[in-house]
Order: sequence, then C-alpha cells, then structure tokens
Amino acid sequence: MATEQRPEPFVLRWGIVGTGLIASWFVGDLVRYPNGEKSEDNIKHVIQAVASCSSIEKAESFAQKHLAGSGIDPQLYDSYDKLYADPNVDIVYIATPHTLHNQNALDSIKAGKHVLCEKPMAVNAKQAQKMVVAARERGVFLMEAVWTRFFPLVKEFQKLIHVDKAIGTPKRAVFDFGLDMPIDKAPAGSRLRDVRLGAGSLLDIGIYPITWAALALHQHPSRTEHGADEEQPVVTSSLTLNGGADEISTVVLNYPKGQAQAICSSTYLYQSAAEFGRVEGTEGSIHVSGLAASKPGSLILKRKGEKEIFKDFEFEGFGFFYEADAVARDIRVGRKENETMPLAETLRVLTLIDRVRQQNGLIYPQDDE
Ligand SMILES: NC(=O)C1=CN([C@@H]2O[C@H](COP(=O)(O)OP(=O)(O)OC[C@H]3O[C@@H](n4cnc5c(N)ncnc54)[C@H](OP(=O)(O)O)[C@@H]3O)[C@@H](O)[C@H]2O)C=CC1
Ligand SMILES: O=C1OC[C@@H](O)[C@H](O)[C@H]1O
Repeated sequence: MATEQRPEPFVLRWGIVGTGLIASWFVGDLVRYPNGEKSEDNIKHVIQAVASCSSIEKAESFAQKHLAGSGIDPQLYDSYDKLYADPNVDIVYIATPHTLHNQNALDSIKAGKHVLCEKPMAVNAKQAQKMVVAARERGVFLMEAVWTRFFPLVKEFQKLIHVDKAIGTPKRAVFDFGLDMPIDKAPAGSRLRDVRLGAGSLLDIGIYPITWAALALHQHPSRTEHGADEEQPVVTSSLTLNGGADEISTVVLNYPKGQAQAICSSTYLYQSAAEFGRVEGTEGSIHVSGLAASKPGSLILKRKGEKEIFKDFEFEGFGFFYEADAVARDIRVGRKENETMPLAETLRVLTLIDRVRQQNGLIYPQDDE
C-alpha cells in the first residue's frame, strides 16, 4: 500500500526587526503552529533571525522568552543592518516605533528583502509613497501589517454587507478603539508619549476604526475582480492633544456617493466597550465585539423583524498567522502586494490621516523631512 506523502511546505524565513511588544506577539503566533498546522496552504513560517538595535543581550532574551522550546533557534543580531544582510532572511518584519518604519523599510528593500511593516506604515503618506516606489523599483513585496483585515470574521463581515446585502444598503458606521493608557502615565521616551516616535492615539489605534469604516461602507471584499471603489470621503475631525500627541480623536467621514457616514473614534483615556462598533443599513445592522477593534471576536447580525444571529470567531493565539499566511501565499507566487491590504489602501488611509492631522495641528518632526 502506497503511503500518502504530504507535499513539501512553502517555507518563509522571517527576520524580526525590533524586540518589543508586537514582535513578541507576532513570533508567538508563528511558532504556535510551527509545522503549518493552522495553514490551509501548506505554509511553514520560520523565525530565521532576530535583531535588536539595543544589544545582543536584548535579542537573546527575546529569543529565550518567546522561542525557547519551539525548536526554532534564530540567528541573533545586535544591529538591524546585519539582519538585512543575512542571505537566509526572505522577509523582514518591522516591529519598531512608527517613525522608524520608513528607514527600516527602505534599508530592507535596498537589501532586496520583502517587507511586512507594522502599522502605520509611515507617519505620513509622503513617506509611505517613497516606500512603495522603492519596493516597486526593487521588485520586492511590501505590505502594511493591518492584521485585523485578515481575520475570518472580517471576511464574513464584508461578505454579509457587500455580497449577501444582509443589512441592505450600509448607511452609517460607528467604530471606537479606546485603551486605558493615558499619555501622562506612559514612561518618558516611550513611543506612546514621545512625538519623535509618532505618539498619539490616531496613528496608533485610530487607524482601526477608520479601517472598519472602509470595510463597512465602501470596500468590496474582492476588489480586483469587481473593481475597487476608491472614494475618498470628506473628512471632519477633532483631536485633543496632550504634550503634542493626541489623546482623543474623533473623525467623521462623509461618503457623498454612497450617502453614508462613519464616526471613528479613539482614545488613550478609557477602555472601549466590548461591542466596539456597528454598521447600520437600510435593512438591519451588524454589531462587532471583541478584545479591541484590532482583535474582533464575534458579530451579531440584526435584520429588521428577524431573530438576531450571533457568530463567534474566537481562536487560540492573537491571530497573526492569518496575516502571515496571506503574505506567504503572495510571496510563493511572486506577487508584490496583497489584495486584502493593497498599497493603494495604505496610501488612501494615510492621506486621510494627514488631513485629520492638518485640521488639528498634529505635527511630527518627520513631517518636514
Ligand atoms: N498590529 C498590532 O496589533 C500592533 C502593532 N503595533 C505596532 O508595532 C510597532 C511597535 O510597537 P510596540 O511593539 O508596542 O513597541 P515597543 O516599544 O514595545 O517596541 C518597539 C521596539 O523597537 C525597537 N526600537 C528601535 N529604535 C527604538 C527607539 N528609538 N525607541 C524605542 N524602541 C526602539 C526596540 O527594539 P530593539 O531595542 O530590540 O531594537 C523596541 O523594543 C508600532 O508601530 C505599533 O503601531 C504595536 C502593538 C500592536
Ligand atoms: O492593537 C493595538 O493595541 C495596542 C496598541 O498600542 C497597538 O499599537 C495597536 O495596534
């Protein structure tokens, strides 16, 4: 009797730049299923290298804490440049504060590496545009790591709205991301407080409600097949600044073509309710709950005159494997950008955020560069 052979997996070798909070969540998820158990597509992620710009000890301690026992033994570096030069690294995951993303990505691209860059891809659209041009010229993959877009719940959310038309025509979206971590309590020099590192709730967490508004009101799930509606909404906004960084943001988006509006808010002063957002349409509404707007866990579909439908999407881990698998699928076939998080969408959202910042005098030192 012939034994069934599992085909060789597609192996993607990651280089991790920065050893802070998000890097630990990301690698934790990737080593959770080291042999592609979670992957539908026979993909295997390997943490090939980890670099800390602080010290080799910091890289060692990161690997010890987050990779020990996983069977993965990454190459450790005390500089990002050494990691970019490592021929065994296929893709660089940039997990540094916002204002460093631009330089880290340009350096990675120059070294011929694919790049997955944490959100926001840059502090402004001008910087992001330079990154896009550099990646295209070098012929490497580039994506902003808006991981939320890759969750099965989000795919279902978009299908319900745009394919099934379950709530009729979507008219209004209200999404909030609040965290109880006031700027005054953040350590001096931390990325949450220091404007030189891009501090402020809008760039850090306000980006998610703006994402939800787009998903709800104007983005078809299979954009390239059906043609993207790139309508840039009219923006009205208000920011409350503390020490030059915004602690509260409210952004109202008006989509004249769709006769629809969104209210997107963020704050560092208060934890959002579990139900962090809803979209209302002519026939009903969809309510989304979870740990935060970045990590939704369940949704409720309420259709007028019908029983509510609750859908649970909980899973183990943070869920970064959905994003990582999507990136691997692209790289496996030579795609240079991702359909779910296209570069045009990164630029559109950052242009919108630039507008909000202009309206409210939120300036970062890097805006002059
Ligand atoms: N997708 C998501 O859900 C999340 C995304 N993020 C994004 O990830 C990025 C990093 O956030 P987070 O992990 O919370 O940040 P941390 O401050 O925890 O970590 C950032 C790391 O970047 C490196 N770094 C390089 N230069 C500096 C510098 N001048 N100051 C501080 N750190 C520096 C350090 O690593 P080393 O010294 O080892 O080089 C540091 O540990 C942000 O852009 C954020 O928006 C953050 C949290 C969640
Ligand atoms: O999901 C998140 O939660 C915590 C924030 O500081 C982070 O940047 C964001 O992406």
